[in-house]
Amino acid sequence: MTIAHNLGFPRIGVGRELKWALESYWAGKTTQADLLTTAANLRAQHWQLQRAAGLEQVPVGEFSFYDQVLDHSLMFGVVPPRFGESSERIGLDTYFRMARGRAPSGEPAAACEMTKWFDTNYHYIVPELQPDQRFRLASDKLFAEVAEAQAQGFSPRPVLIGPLTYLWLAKTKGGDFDRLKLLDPLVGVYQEILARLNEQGVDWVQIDEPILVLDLPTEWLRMFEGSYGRLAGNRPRLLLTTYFGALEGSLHVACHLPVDGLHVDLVRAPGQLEPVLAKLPGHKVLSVGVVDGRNIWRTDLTQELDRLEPLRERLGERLWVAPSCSLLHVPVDLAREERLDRGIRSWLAFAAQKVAEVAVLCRALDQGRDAVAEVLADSDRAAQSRRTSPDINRAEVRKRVSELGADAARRRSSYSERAKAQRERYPLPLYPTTTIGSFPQTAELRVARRDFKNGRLDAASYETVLRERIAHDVQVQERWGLDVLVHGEAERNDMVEYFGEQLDGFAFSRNGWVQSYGSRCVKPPIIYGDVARPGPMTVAWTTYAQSLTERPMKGMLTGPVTMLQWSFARDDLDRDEIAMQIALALRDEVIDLEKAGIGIIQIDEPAFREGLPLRRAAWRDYLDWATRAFRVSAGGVADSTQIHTHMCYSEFNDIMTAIAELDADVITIETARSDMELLEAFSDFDYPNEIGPGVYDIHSPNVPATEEIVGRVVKATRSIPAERLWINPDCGLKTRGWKEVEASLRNMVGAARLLRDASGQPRETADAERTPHSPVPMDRPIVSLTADG
Ligand SMILES: Nc1nc2c(c(=O)[nH]1)N[C@@H](CNc1ccc(C(=O)N[C@@H](CCC(=O)N[C@@H](CCC(=O)N[C@@H](CCC(=O)O)C(=O)O)C(=O)O)C(=O)O)cc1)CN2
Ligand code: MET
Ligand SMILES: [Zn+2]
Repeated sequence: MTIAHNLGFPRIGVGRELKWALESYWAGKTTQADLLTTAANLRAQHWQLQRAAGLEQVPVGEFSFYDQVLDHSLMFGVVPPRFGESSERIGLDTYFRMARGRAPSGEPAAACEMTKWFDTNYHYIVPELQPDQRFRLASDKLFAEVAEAQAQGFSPRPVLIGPLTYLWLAKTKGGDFDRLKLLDPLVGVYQEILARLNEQGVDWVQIDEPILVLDLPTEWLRMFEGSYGRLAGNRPRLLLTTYFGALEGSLHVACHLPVDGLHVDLVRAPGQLEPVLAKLPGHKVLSVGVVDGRNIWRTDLTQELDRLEPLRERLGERLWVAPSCSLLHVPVDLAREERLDRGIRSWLAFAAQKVAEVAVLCRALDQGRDAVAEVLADSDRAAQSRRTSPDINRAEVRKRVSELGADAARRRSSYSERAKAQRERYPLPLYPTTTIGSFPQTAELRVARRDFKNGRLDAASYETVLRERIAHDVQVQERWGLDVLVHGEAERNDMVEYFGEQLDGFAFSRNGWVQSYGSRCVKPPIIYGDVARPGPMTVAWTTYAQSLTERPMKGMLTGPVTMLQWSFARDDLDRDEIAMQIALALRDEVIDLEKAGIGIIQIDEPAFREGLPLRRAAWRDYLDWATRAFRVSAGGVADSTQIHTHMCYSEFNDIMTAIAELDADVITIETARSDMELLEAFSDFDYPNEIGPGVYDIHSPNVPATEEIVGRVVKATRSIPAERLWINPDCGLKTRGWKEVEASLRNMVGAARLLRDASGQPRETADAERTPHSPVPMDRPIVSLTADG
């Protein structure tokens, strides 16, 4: 029999049950027992679903209350001293304090750092290792979940992150030391874990080592053999899993480790099949990841069987079939999407559908295609309809991209000339203050949006709510003394989804939630066809906001790379081409904003770094097209129009050249958490344009003191001349509460004033006369455009 299996199932729940349970527990509205019950129900439901779909083994232990890497830290007893944890078994509230700084019980403490999981939009909690770090088995969660699955009659396959990947993802605290020195004691805990799973009667354990698809330093690669050698003996069989790319330089090591099977990602890296087959010893299982775990497209089953059948001939029962990676990165169940266009819906598969696809493939391999003829026919029809749909290919979009000249990616003049024109138009003070775009999204606002989308609130009333919100946001910014204002993004559910909803070629689900971090989810739009902009997307909101103030109002858009990166993109067109189509739609929006009198426009690119390929060899190509896409979106405006961009998730050092090549007039970046150290990279590089280093961390509810901000700016002036510095928070404020936002921004503006007084010079000698703006009358309703009910 060909084993159908799965590397991990999304845990948030089809109705985001885990999110609601977590948030209500954190708010003190429900008990820990309530939370545990919800979690157990979700696990049972998900195992049930996977078995019903036809899976033999179900993954266990990938369920998490916040993050699977943090679960491992707890299991290994890796709790930084500031959490004051001394119990033998570490409790759930310590876990939540590590994740988010606070929990219903225990003292608040600085949360652990959070960062992106490989090239995904999922964030994990970074393990913090001390030089004298000790490891011990400090949590029974995994064993309890194994027992729970067994009691319900499932055959559990526990999922572990491997010791080398765990260490690779960790940071050292208290001095820079070689974390590989900690490998030996860490492997000791793995031995203990595997022995216990063995006692529990577990047959197979999945051990994830995704770092094998990175350009791994040899000293890391060399450590695999010894550590896995020590895991031989008293243990269940091991399936070593790799995903998100090709093994390449790690191929030999991955094939020859003393384990019992290897999983490879054939969606991202189909070319590695032959090299793996050539190297893999004849006694090992080969698990092939053929159903895309990173995207929502339905598998073309017939085409897939063409590839799998010869493989089955060659490998017999050594062949296993699975999704390419954990299904954490896709939504739970398509069955909930009654309102999605029927045609488009037939092209999609969410997690529940994907496990069923895996099972069908295995049945066809064992019993022949006839045994699943109907399913195959249905899959053929969907593939055919997707290939030939007239909604997908739009000649005028293709033509515009192909005819794009080199000029489109260039501003008219160099930065220094543009800066002159911009300073004349907007004589801002030294250290101009601004924010990154969003202001708090209150529960009231979200409820209004939900009601509007469900048809319980009419468009006019929804629009009134939004206008009141925008008016409020503008008013408070004036009162607090900010220099360049924003409209606050009240109309947006999300910075990507909102634009997706307004563009042709995008579809959006009702319930396609994917975990981003902890209880926070995103609903990535689906790019299914050529992208075009039927009409302006933000002009009405921005000009309305501008009509309420004499100060400059900054237009606010999400950039082409981030739109692509945070959507489910079509797999029948190259990413550079999709990015360029989006860039052209944004270019038209930027030009329309300019025409409407908006002279400062921000194009956010927080996912620019995240899109960087995992292998260095692919960087150049990516950076070339990603940079060009941004420049095309920004390139259509006059010198006097100031283009801003924003990036959080920095690690800019590797990509400084590309950042400079974006040629934004102003870039606002996240530097607060690294205490401005990042700026040295900009200064070493002689970054030529203006920079707004985030002067405080918006990810924490703590209010920064004025002196703290002054100190950071002074530090920044050592790297960047004051005339080119802006003062702003390090990201948008949508997840924060109003009280802390007011206190923080008042302190920020206060800091800017102190700094100006101390410097004794204005940024511009000219009188700070403001460009007059005539209020724009609102003659057309804005909201009707976005209603989908
Ligand atoms: N796409 C994307 N990726 C990103 C970011 C981002 O902003 N967008 N930021 C970075 C960090 N990631 C983040 C991801 C999600 C959220 C976030 O706040 N998500 C919200 C959902 C946002 C949303 O789409 N809200 C909708 C629907 C809200 C909702 O669930 N409404 C309730 C009712 C209202 C309520 O009780 O809140 C319902 O329908 O039942 C809206 O505003 O319209 C959440 O999980 O809570 C924040 C940061 C990196 N990646
Ligand atoms: N303009 C966006 C905001 O302020 C940028 C967010 S970057 C994740 O929310
Ligand atoms: Zn940001």
